[in-house]
Amino acid sequence: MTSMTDGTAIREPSFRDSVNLMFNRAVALMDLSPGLEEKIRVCNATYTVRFGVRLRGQIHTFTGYRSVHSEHMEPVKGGIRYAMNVNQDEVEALAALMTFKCALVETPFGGSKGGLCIDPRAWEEHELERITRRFAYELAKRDLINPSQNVPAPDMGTGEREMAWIADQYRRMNTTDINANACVTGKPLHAGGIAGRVEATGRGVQYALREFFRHPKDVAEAGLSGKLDGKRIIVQGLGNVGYHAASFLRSEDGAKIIGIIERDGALYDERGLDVEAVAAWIKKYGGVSDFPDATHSKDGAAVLESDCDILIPAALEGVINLNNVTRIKANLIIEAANGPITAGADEYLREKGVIVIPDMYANAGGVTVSYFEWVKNLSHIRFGRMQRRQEEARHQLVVDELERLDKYLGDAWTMTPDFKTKYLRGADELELVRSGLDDTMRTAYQSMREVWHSREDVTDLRVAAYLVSIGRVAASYRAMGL
Ligand SMILES: NC(=O)c1ccc[n+]([C@@H]2O[C@H](COP(=O)([O-])OP(=O)(O)OC[C@H]3O[C@@H](n4cnc5c(N)ncnc54)[C@H](O)[C@@H]3O)[C@@H](O)[C@H]2O)c1
Repeated sequence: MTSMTDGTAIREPSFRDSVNLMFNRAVALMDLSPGLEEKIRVCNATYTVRFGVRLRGQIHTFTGYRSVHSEHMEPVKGGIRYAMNVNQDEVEALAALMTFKCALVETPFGGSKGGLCIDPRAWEEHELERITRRFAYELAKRDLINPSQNVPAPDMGTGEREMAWIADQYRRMNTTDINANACVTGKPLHAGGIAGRVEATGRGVQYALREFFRHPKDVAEAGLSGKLDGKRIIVQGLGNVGYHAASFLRSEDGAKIIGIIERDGALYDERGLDVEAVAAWIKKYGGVSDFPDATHSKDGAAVLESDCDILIPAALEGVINLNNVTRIKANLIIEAANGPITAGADEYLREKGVIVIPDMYANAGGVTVSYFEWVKNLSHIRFGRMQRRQEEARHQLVVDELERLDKYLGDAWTMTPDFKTKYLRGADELELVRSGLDDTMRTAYQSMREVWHSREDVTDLRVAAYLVSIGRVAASYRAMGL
């Protein structure tokens, strides 16, 4: 590892190369043929599009990408990111991570990712709609948006609103496609979405941490003990993923969010920050500056390096790198963002004994619930409707029995209306989504953990995650025949 002696930043491999280095570390422990190894490593295709939109009296040209990493399963799946620094290397790295993420949580998709070089905050809503529709048109006419080929979702800088525009654009271009709604996930509930998708990635981060803390041996490896209750957490990025993770961990697990890092600086309070109040402040004023009741620091980096039990980077890639990794104090890092730790920094942390819960697992809640949404759209039936009917029938039998018992016991026991309602309720969509997500996060952790603890040559969860997912992708290719 190079050291920084003259104050200049250490140059590191690109995001794509960093993902490749992590991939290489795993395949070195596998018995894959060199040809298959290369097939799984490379990105199948990346489409670059430049399109013009007349806005504010002149034509503006935008550059966008859609990368398809692996089509061992179709459709391929992955978000669309809106940010100024989107580039081919980044979308290819993110598409590769999607391949391995989908394999790890067993959603039947290949990996893809897209991005548009744009600062979404620089445009009005109606302008963003025109830009998004044009981008969607460019991708859809090449089947890079298509329910059976390529299904995007939200990522940094995009959300439900953009997904609704994309779905509508696709529908207009494919008026006879009865499955058109399944061309994109992360749509609003009233435009073909599914309950629980908005918060799914943050919810998945919470479920991942809960599962980690169910294993005292793993918790001890991170130099911690006990449960999530009272753990001191620092979060970088209070956007979709960071906000929901922080909010749930604080309100449902009793964790203390002692630091929040945003674009314009950071907030710190050992007593724990009110996440909802901070989020409301950011919405109103566009940043964390001047938030009352907390120490404000202009230097977000200093808070990232502060002492805490759990660090949750939930913003950008490469934020923990060779320039700052020696100062990172957290013993447990959960990668809510994609690629927040560079390959070099990862090596340093591993040697130091820091436990990293890797991105491909930690933020897989989004794609898991996207899968439920896609299935819901294709089945054309509200998720949970059939199950609810069955549940209701089953519960009705119980209630009938209880009513008989009620009559038999007379004054000795009376069934309250509340009790009866509870039994009759059955499961609704949100409950099904949550339990499906929880089950997925638990199962995927078990599969990584088993590899981590059972093989001498596997020293960390990241390599374990890669071993599980590459093994599954390889099995698909072998079964399919190349
Ligand atoms: N949205 C999803 O469902 C989803 C799913 C899987 C992975 N991810 C990953 O999670 C990460 C965040 O995505 P998101 O959807 O929450 O994006 P988002 O745009 O909703 O939020 C990103 C947040 O990070 C903040 N931010 C930007 N630059 C920053 C900086 N330099 N320092 C501190 N904060 C900064 C932004 O102000 C914003 O609050 C990305 O890596 C993304 O790929 C998102």
